[in-house]
Amino acid sequence: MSPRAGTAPPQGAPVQSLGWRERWRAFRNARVASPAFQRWAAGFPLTRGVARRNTRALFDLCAGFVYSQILFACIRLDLFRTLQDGPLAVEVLSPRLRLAPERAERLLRAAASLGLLSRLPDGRYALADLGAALVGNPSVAAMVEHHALLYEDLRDPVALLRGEAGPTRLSGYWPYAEADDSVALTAGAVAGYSGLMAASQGLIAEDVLDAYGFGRHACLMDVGGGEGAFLSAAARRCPDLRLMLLDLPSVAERARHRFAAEGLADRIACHGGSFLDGDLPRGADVISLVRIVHDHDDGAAMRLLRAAYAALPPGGSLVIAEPMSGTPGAEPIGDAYFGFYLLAMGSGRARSADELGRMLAEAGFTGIRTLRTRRPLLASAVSGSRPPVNV
Ligand SMILES: CC(C)=CCC/C(C)=C/CC/C(C)=C/C=C/C(C)=C/C=C/C=C(C)/C=C/C=C(C)/C=C/C=C(C)/C=C/CC(C)(C)O
Ligand SMILES: C[S@@+](CC[C@H](N)C(=O)[O-])C[C@H]1O[C@@H](n2cnc3c(N)ncnc32)[C@H](O)[C@@H]1O
Repeated sequence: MSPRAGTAPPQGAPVQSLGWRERWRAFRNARVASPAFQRWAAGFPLTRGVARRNTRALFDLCAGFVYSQILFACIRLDLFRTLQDGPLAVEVLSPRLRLAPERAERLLRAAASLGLLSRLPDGRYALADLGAALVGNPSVAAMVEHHALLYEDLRDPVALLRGEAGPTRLSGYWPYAEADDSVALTAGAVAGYSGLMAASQGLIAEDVLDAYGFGRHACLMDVGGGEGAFLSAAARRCPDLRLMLLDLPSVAERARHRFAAEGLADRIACHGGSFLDGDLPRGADVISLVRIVHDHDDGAAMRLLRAAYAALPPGGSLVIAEPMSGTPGAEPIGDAYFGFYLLAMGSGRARSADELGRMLAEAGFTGIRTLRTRRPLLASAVSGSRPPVNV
């Protein structure tokens, strides 16, 4: 058998001496890779805990898709709302789910094992914490449903990584990611993603408003503001703040309808256009970019940050809020989930707070700060300011 690539230096290459850390890592990995060591460690009292946790962690990685599809089935069958009013027995649930009793029980047991439901001592099923949280966040259910597209795109992740997968389902769902002329996108082309974004703002808008005191400013412009869910929340929170929104024309039109329905039409100016073509509208002393920068590759992202800088008056501020790479305790959300989500979408990448800070500095911003958000795994935030003229 030929040696695996990377296990030995190529012939003729200088042999570098390894530091003690590398030697320890090589020794440790060789032990962990050995089935005999694995069996021993699973039985020895001092290593048993780590061995079991690792086995479970690896199994969970193998089974992630199965768990996701069980959640998907629960949502498709409206199981969580069915249990909202109290526990039910399999015999009651089975006809409501239109599943044979044995199949209903199989799903219910699976959902209970995943912490979505609890099986009560009398055999009935009730919502557990995770199922109850889903009832309160219907936009998460919508996210789970739209993952069907993502999973199709991830069918061959290596082809996706190599750029050999062809057009993806997600690039159709987010047509601005690869469109030659995103300004021309029709109402039909933006309706799906725009509705999903508006619904899921409920998960982050209040956290972003808690993280940064927008009330100290005179006018906020939400760039890429979608159909206005973030600005509606800002309007409620800061009654004296003037508000502006910029998004693609057919999305800005949806925002106009929303603001009219909420009685906010006089308070919020909606602009239809592209933030990647030319100047941004003037007049705001704070600009927000909520779930925007990560959609774009580095060149476009820098153009946007420079345009925001130019649109602000001296002393004005910019706030970026989005899920970020390397968020402590949520590393797989930025680097695995959004890393591959954006790959399938066709543009952008998750960046760390430090990297966004460096980009802000390159665009001219100063006083760059990472803001503390309540649930950084859903959105972290970074701010910076255009320096006052006389500094
Ligand atoms: C009551 C007593 C006495 C004790 C209870 C004990 C206790 C404290 C329990 C805690 C209960 C609790 C409050 C739970 C709360 C749970 C919550 C709020 C869960 C929220 C979960 C949110 C999830 C799973 C969000 C998922 C979001 C997703 C998948 C977002 C995807 C976003 C995408 C695809 C965005 C795309 C935009 C683009 C294209 C990248 O720009
Ligand atoms: C991921 S969504 C975020 C929407 C909103 N900020 C939120 O968090 O719910 C990205 C938004 O940027 C808008 N967008 C994309 N490219 C744009 C461009 N070139 N000019 C203006 N808006 C654009 C999209 O229409 C969409 O509303």
